[in-house]
Order: sequence, then structure tokens, then C-alpha cells
Amino acid sequence: MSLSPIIELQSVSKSFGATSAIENLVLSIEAGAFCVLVGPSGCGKSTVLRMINAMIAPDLGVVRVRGQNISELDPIELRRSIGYVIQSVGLFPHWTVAANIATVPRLMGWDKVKIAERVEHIAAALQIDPALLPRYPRQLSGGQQQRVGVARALAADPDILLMDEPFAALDPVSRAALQGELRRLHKESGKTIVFVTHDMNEALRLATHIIVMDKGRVIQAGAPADILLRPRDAFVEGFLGREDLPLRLLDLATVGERTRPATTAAGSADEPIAIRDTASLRQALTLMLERHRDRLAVENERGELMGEIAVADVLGAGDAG
Ligand SMILES: Nc1ncnc2c1ncn2[C@@H]1O[C@H](COP(=O)(O)OP(=O)(O)OP(=O)(O)O)[C@@H](O)[C@H]1O
Repeated sequence: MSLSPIIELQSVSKSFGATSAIENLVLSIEAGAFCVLVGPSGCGKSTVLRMINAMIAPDLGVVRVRGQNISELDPIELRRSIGYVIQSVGLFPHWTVAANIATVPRLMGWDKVKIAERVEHIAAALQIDPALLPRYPRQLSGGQQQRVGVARALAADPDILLMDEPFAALDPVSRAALQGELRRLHKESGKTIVFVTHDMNEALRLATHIIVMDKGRVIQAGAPADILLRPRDAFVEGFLGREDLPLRLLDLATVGERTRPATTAAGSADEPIAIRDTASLRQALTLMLERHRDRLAVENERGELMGEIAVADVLGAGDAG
């Protein structure tokens, strides 16, 4: 992973009339990060996203994308090179799902065969049923429409994806499913994602890096566990909510991160109970408590044994920082 920032805001300020939306903001996002901007309504999160894709120009300061000052770039080309997903989706109602997904490749003049292949590929990656491709947006559920919105943003394979409260209007089940897809997609693709939410739990679940904002400024930036364990002030603490802190920490790490070589002798009295490497430590602890076991076998997606995890490995979760 590159260590040079792919997105930088250098002392950026922006006012709308008498309202100061962003004040002297400094932000640096590494390539490959899943960066979540979180903060109360009106703190300037959306304005930051819209400055990154040149929909809003700063009054002061410089925005750099891929090392270039974006005020010197063609804004239309810049926007085509960056995926953008918003809460209300904004699918074109009179275009089919397939045509919606193909928006940017068509604007870029790809040939028909390449576009069709790409639509099929990206629909499969986001688990959009191929039967939906000839339909119109209004014939889809909210969750399906949001998947199409994400597919459209990814169709031309941008290295940067901006997402403004993309899942805010979804029911909890669709929301959790899409969060899971997005995390997997980020891990597999290495894309840089900048995601806006006012929901701290969503931020903790998704981010590699969290930026807590208030009143147009950055209050604290760091890894999710840092923010949870060491909130910088009463504002961050209040925004986090302190209930269930130990369990929320267990949600942040996966079983795979704590797996070690198996020590349990084969053929021991108890049949081993297995858990997937991608499960959270919280899920591992729950399974141990339910089944009265102090260790679990760990398997990969092919059901192959990777090692084991013991209750002490799970409870050591807070020691990392
Ligand atoms: N186009 C605009 N014209 C006037 N004021 C604006 C405009 N865009 C944003 N603002 C103001 O700038 C401030 C920051 O808005 P912004 O939308 O960036 O906040 P936010 O944190 O994304 O909020 P929310 O979570 O409610 O979307 C707010 O006071 C907002 O009213």
C-alpha cells in the first residue's frame, strides 16, 4: 500500500453566505484507506466530499487528488474518475438498471461489448440478480436500488469512491448486508473510500480510519479502536456513547486476526466447534459462552482448518493499542 496521500485538504475553508461550513480544515487520506467522516448534522461532512470531487470550490486552501491541485483539472473528467454515491441514490427513472450502471462507461465511450461485460461483472460482485438488469428503478426495493447506486459508482473502476450517507434510508437488515459487501469490496479492491455518516456505530464497523468532525473542523482522527479507547474530549465521548464499550471493541477485530496454530490433540473428548476466520471476536465469544467451550477451531471459506482461538485470545482484544 502506498503511503502518499491520495486525497489532501490543505487549510481549506468554505462559507455559504454568513454560514461558515468548513474552517481551516486539514485532511490527509492514504491510498487504500476506508476513511469515515462522522459528526452531527451540519458539521460539514457533505461539503468535504463535494469539495473532493469539485462540486464545491473552497474559498481558501487547496484540495489535492492523486497529488494534483484539483482547481487546475477539468472538473468533469475528475468526477468521472471518482465514484460518488448519495443517500437518495439518484438513479435515472426512465433508464433500466443496466443502463443506469453503465452511465459512466457510456460517457467515456466504451464499446458496447465491453460495457455489457462490465455491467454483468459489477452486478455479480454486488449480488444484483441478473433478472433485475432490464427492470426500471421503481420496480426495485430500496436496498436493491442502493446496490445499483453503488454498482453505478464502481462501473468505470474508479480508484476513489465517495459515499454520502449511502445506507441511511435502509432498514437495518439491508443496511448490515450492504455494509458487509462494502467492507469485502474494499478489502478485495484496495480502493480508497471516503464515507460520510452521522452514525458512530456504522463508522466503527466500516472504517480503517475515522475522522470525527464538529462545526466544520476535525476534532479527532484515528483508527476505530483509538477513538473508542481514547476519545479526545467530552464531545467525542458523548458522540460515541460509552455503553457496551468492551463488546464494541470485540466487534472491531476478526477471529482471523487472533488465530494461532491448533494445540488441541486430535480425537479429544469433545468434537471441535468451528467458527469462520471472518467472524468478529464478539461472535466467537458468544459461541464459546453458548456452547461452554474455552476454544474454537477456526476455518476459512473452504472449510479448511486454519488453527484455533481460545477465550484468552478473545479477551486480550483491548490490549492491542
Ligand atoms: N449549498 C449550500 N448553501 C447554503 N448553505 C449550505 C450549502 N451546503 C451546505 N450548507 C451549510 O453548510 C453547513 C455544512 O453542511 P453539510 O451539508 O456539509 O453538513 P453535513 O455534516 O453533511 O450535514 P448532514 O449530516 O445534515 O448532511 C450547514 O450549516 C449547511 O446548512
